[in-house]
This record gives sequence, structure tokens and C-alpha cells, in this order.
Amino acid sequence: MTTTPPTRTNAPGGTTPPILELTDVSRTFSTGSRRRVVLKSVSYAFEAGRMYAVVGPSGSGKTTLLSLASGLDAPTAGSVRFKGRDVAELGLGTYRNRHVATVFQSLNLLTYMNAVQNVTSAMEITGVKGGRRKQRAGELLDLLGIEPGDRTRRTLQLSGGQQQRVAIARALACEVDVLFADEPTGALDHETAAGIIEVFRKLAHDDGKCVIVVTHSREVAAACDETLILKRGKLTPQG
Ligand SMILES: Nc1ncnc2c1ncn2[C@@H]1O[C@H](COP(=O)(O)OP(=O)(O)OP(=O)(O)O)[C@@H](O)[C@H]1O
Repeated sequence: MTTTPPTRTNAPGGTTPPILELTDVSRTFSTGSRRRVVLKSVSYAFEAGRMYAVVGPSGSGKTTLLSLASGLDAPTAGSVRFKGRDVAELGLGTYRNRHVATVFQSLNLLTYMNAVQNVTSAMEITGVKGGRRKQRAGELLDLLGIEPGDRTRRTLQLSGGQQQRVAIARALACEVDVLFADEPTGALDHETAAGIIEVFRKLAHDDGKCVIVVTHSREVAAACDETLILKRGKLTPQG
């Protein structure tokens, strides 16, 4: 088993070991005889305590990048390392379930459950004990501005923006080191979006998490510590 300690950092003169490191990651999709190279040897080291925006034109591969970094998909070539360990060795399922949480563009809420149940169900692998789960879910739904009267309604009956906020509360409930979010403010009004971004910033800056957000929003990108541009298969930090 390889446990090479991480050494790289993107910060000029920085020495912080990365929490998540992509090394020469490529992803090619083959449909029939057609091959499409979406990511070409992408390398980047993400640090704890920072919030990153991944931006780029539609179809440039942002969701693909997020899928690889979050262990939903495996690269065609290259490696993804979490705390120095190759996630392929750790096991993609273990990596996904124990170390990272993702707010998907499609949200993936359990629509037959209410908001509280969606959030508590994410706590099964955390240290939060059964009796405290409801209370913790209440705290998170409070933080995301879901009114008490809406928390016991099936999520299918909530608005798109409310569902998005429940999905974020559920991701926060996982208490993991890395949080990924794909267009997390897409269905939200300006004010609610600003509140969500503040929650993400605090998560990074106060709780030391690594937050990686795919976004088309300039406001979201401006609130991040670093913006990475994905274009023609390459990931480049904004100058
Ligand atoms: N499973 C797949 N099979 C074949 N092609 C795929 C697959 N997943 C993604 N692609 C292709 O990879 C390219 C990048 O898609 P991706 O969804 O990662 O882009 P994106 O930057 O997230 O786009 P958007 O901003 O529109 O959400 C697209 O051309 C898409 O059709």
C-alpha cells in the first residue's frame, strides 16, 4: 500500500500539505467509435481551510472533475489522493461515504422523506448519537433558513430553493473534511445565495474544511479564496 506523504502546495512559498491532490488526472469518454477527452492531465493540490471555485464554459468538464475528485468516478489516467492516500486504494465507496460530502446539481434528496429525515439519515456514519441527531438536524436546518413548519413536509413538497438548502444541510451533517457543491446557489434568490456562501466560507475558514464549488456565478467565485478555470481540458488558477 502506498502512503507517500503529500508534499505539494499551490500557495506561493506555502508548505501546507494538501488535503486533496489531483495528479495528472485525465478523463476520456468513449461513445461508439467517438472518443472525447474531457480532462487532460489535470493537477492541483487543494488545502484544508480554503474555499475554491471551479468555473468554465458549459460542457468544459466541471461536473466531471467534481465526480473524479469526490470518488463518484475514476480517472482514465492519473491519481486522486486524500490526505496523501490514493482514493483508489482507500476504496471509492469508503472515500465517498466517510471523507467527503457532495451537494449534487440534481440534489438527490430522498423525496419520500421530510427535511429532518433527510438530514438525520446522513448522520449514520458520523459520531452524532441517535438521540442528538434530530437536535443537530434542527440546528443545521435553522442555519440554512428552513422554517420549522417546513421541516416535517416531504421534500418533494418544498420549493426548489428550499430543497437546495435541505441538500446543503444534509451535506453539512456528514461532518467530513471536504465538501463539494455543484451549482449550490442555482435555485436561490440573491439574498439566500449570499447566506449560503457565508455558511460555506465559515465552514472553510472557521472549521478548517476544504470547500470546492462548481459555479457559473461571479458572486460565488468572488467569495472564494481561489478561482480555478477549466477550459479545453486544463485547469488553471485565475491570475
Ligand atoms: N458519462 C458520460 N459519457 C459520455 N460523455 C460524458 C459523460 N459525462 C460527461 N460527458 C461529456 O463530458 C463533457 C463535460 O461534461 P460536464 O457535465 O462535466 O461539463 P460541465 O462543465 O459541468 O457543464 P455544465 O456547466 O453545462 O454543467 C460534455 O461534453 C459531456 O457530454
